[in-house]
Amino acid sequence: MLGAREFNFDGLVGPSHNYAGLSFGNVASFNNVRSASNPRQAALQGLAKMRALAQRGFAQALLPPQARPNFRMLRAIGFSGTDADVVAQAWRDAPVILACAYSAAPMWTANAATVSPSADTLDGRVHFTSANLNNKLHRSEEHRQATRTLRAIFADQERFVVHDALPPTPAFGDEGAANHTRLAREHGSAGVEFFVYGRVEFDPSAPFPKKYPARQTLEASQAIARLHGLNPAQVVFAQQNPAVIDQGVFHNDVIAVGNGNVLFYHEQAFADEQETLAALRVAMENVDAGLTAIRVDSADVPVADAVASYLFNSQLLSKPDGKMALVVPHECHENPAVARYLGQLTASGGPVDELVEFDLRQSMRNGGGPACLRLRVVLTDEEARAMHQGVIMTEALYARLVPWVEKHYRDRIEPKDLADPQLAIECMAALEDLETILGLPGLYDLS
Ligand SMILES: N=C(N)NCCC[C@H](NC(=O)CCC(=O)O)C(=O)O
Repeated sequence: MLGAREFNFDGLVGPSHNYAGLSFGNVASFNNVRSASNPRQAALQGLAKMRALAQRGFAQALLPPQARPNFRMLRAIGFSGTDADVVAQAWRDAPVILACAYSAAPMWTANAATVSPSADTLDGRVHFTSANLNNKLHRSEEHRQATRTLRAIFADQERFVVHDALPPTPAFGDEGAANHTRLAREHGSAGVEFFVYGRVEFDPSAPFPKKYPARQTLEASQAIARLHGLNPAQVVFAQQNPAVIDQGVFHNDVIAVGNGNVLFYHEQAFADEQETLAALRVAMENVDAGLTAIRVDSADVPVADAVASYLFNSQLLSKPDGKMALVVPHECHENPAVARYLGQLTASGGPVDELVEFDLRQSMRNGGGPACLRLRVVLTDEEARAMHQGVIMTEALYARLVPWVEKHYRDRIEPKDLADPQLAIECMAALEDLETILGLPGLYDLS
């Protein structure tokens, strides 16, 4: 398995990107409710990040947006007639549900699926499980298209398996890779899969947050480890600290990130820090690796600053020289405590020696930082050749996607614009063109 690389599949922001305040527990989404969005800028910001990382030699690909509005859902709850009728009725009777149907949340592909590389799985295939995202209405149907998309890209069943989402019930609340970290000596060697959950459905004595929902359950994480055929000696389950969920840490990737043998985390991330680290160290020994833990103290970066800046929603990327770059949003630079901390981190002589900063403000205002925007897929060279090549970020693809965005995307969406039947037509037209650009005819079920 040597020669494996980590591909980051970023979500291409869809043409209906808007701020509807749909994610209770996600502070940014709530704070920006009903403000005007700029879908064109959002998509271009995302593309600029993908391009810059591809130019640096990192393996970069994309996952396409989903069809919006979700007419299937709107019709399933009783809106009927032509598409324009459906939009008009929904706008009149249930504008929040119309906003759910229009959500561009699939851009946060960290929530698309959980992925286990072939080095970790019993059958030697790369396993994906689409996340059911059943905690939020606007995300609860994403798994249908996510499964379809992943099966189109990873179609070779000898090498890949894409599992359906877990049963969509609270016991199996699953948010995908946002609560899953893989630690390993190097990408290609056997690794430890680290699942962080927010609550336990069937243990009333387990702690849980009081104010905001815990989206990921232990039962869901265990189901995925089973489905993927992971070796129990290489799996760690740990509970997220419920107190930080109540401070806006709605996924573990808002308070911790791992790569290679490094875990970069806030001291308040886990319900039991020492037990979690001890379990990780034992599991890492089972794959002949040692854990390097970089702990950020509350005295240096309070949880509120971590949430506001998205310090931990960064991408930790391995460079050819063995060091790591931390890909952070612009907000980290603007937060004095975080900026000071990052200066120390990169000067410390530790594994992280470089910061790469991006302006992702459009996504950030909905609670999505660099790490939310990407799904990590470790692939051997052979597996990389076997996947669909049209989604790999190249200069040529970038050069086709920028004019595509400029042609199809609005530069402003306010809440009232969701009532405009023309917006639905524009979204469809964009996706039809995208199928061609990506070489994925039939990607969408537009019937
Ligand atoms: N941390 C990770 N991996 N992902 C971030 C997801 C942000 C997303 N925001 C939203 O869905 C806001 C949509 C709105 O309010 O319009 C969410 O809360 O699920």
